[in-house]
Amino acid sequence: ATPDVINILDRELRTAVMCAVKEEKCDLVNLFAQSRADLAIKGPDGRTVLHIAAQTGNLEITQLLVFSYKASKNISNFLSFINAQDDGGWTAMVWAAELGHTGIVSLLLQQGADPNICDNDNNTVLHWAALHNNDLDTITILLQAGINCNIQNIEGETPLHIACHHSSTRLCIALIANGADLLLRNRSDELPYDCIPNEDSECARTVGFNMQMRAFHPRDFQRTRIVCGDISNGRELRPIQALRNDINFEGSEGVSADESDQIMWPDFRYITDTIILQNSVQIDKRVSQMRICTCMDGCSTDQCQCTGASVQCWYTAEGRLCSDFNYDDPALIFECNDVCGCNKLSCKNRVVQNGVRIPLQVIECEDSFKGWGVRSLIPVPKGSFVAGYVGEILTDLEADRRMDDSYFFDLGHNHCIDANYYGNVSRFFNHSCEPNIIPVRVFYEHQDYRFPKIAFFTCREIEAGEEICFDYGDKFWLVKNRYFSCKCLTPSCRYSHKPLENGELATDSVTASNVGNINDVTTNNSATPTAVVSSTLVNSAATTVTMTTSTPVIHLVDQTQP
Ligand SMILES: C[S@@+](CC[C@H](N)C(=O)[O-])C[C@H]1O[C@@H](n2cnc3c(N)ncnc32)[C@H](O)[C@@H]1O
Repeated sequence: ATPDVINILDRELRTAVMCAVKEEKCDLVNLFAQSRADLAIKGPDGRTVLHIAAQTGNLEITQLLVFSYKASKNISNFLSFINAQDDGGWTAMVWAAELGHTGIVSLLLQQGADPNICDNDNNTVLHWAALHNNDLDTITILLQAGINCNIQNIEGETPLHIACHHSSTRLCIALIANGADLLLRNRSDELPYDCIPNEDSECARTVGFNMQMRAFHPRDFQRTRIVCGDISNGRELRPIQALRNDINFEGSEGVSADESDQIMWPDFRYITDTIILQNSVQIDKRVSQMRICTCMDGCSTDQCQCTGASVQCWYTAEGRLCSDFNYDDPALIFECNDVCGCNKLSCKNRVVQNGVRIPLQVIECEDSFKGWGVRSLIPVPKGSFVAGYVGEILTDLEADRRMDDSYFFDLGHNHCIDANYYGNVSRFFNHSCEPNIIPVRVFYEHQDYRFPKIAFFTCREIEAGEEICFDYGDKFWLVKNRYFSCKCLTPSCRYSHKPLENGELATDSVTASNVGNINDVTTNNSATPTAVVSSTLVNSAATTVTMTTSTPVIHLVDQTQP
């Protein structure tokens, strides 16, 4: 059979190989795999053959699938395959762990599966293993693989909370011995100890005893506290938690109650697409002005009108930027749109419009001056879409009237995006002189060149837990360096020198001419005597300076601008 025939879906969206895996017909699975059946296709509930094999618990079939896929694909495709998540965000490993199929969990870990991937409720495989396993085998191999046992789910619960709910003394000991934090609170403000049903139980005595021991080493473990379970209010596919470091907790060693209030959670409205509040901003959305395709082949060939507009299709089958994409001078990307004739599910030219897929977390930076930042919870390969920069589209005239320019992103053509009052997770991306993401201009709802979507893609591989940052550019820092220095702490930091003294600031003038391109830095000609020129979120960091001349409005520099 040709690959097209072998991959045909039945009415329930299953392929033949899915049925063979479900029925545990090893010979048939082998035959299909040899005949190049596509093992990565997602069937009912977003599950692949690997999810199904992990559910059934058939180790032989799981091995067969893993090794056939590995032999036919490169490593990054292979990792996407074993880490694929179904509609609930479950990987094959979660299915195996939940059902106690320890051999399969072990195989997947050996083959590089990521145990820290979170599902749609931010549970890791360890949460599920803790919830369902009476024996410790699966949990032991997960702990040996170095799983992070302090990830909090949407309710703020760690695996240790779950073990305490179940009064499982042995599980509590295993988790505590592997660094489980006894002082993380869930959203009901309960410590794991508070979740133990009976305070006279063996479990309560064990956990209580460990808490007493830890009290002598309060700084042994980095603690975080959930400020918000999901900053997107359910708007993103996965919840995005905001966490506070323990460094500024009230009552922490050397921290007074006043200091503990330093960084406020910002008051902004979470949106997933740019909005327009000004009448003067008019986007040309006429379909007659757009390129539209009618492809039947997944939009991966030169025939596609949309990819043609971008010169070529810049996306791989996995939805990443392809290896010849120029990260220093990114191309404009035209994705297929709603009026295209192609099939949205099989179209390879839709990535940014599918939204944020990578599990992200907003975290208070260790240096409180920087405020909040964003990190990824999983390793992210190069070329992956992370998030778009959304907010209010403003004319530069309106931007000049605004006091806080910390969340501006310049679009050129006298417009910018302000994510201060309305924004998404990307409003928290900090600057780094060694960035791991770059902005790319993408079009899909319209093709009005003045208003591209700004989409951030990884320009190198990102490790789990690494902060996600982009380069704000020279023009931002040329002005901001007068008030604060860069805290990116990278070896090649270009802006870490100290800001000038206040006295010098008072007489120093910042104009469009000494900061270069007027598109990147706009001056406010109304002679405002006082300006707040840094993030108003970071109360301690907001710098009020008295200026004798015009107030600069700084836009984060868009390096993709031609
Ligand atoms: C778009 S916001 C980034 C999110 C911000 N940290 C927050 O808490 O909302 C830009 C502001 O963050 C701070 N910031 C970002 N990167 C920084 C860096 N490398 N060094 C110092 N401050 C930084 C500056 O106050 C800057 O004006």
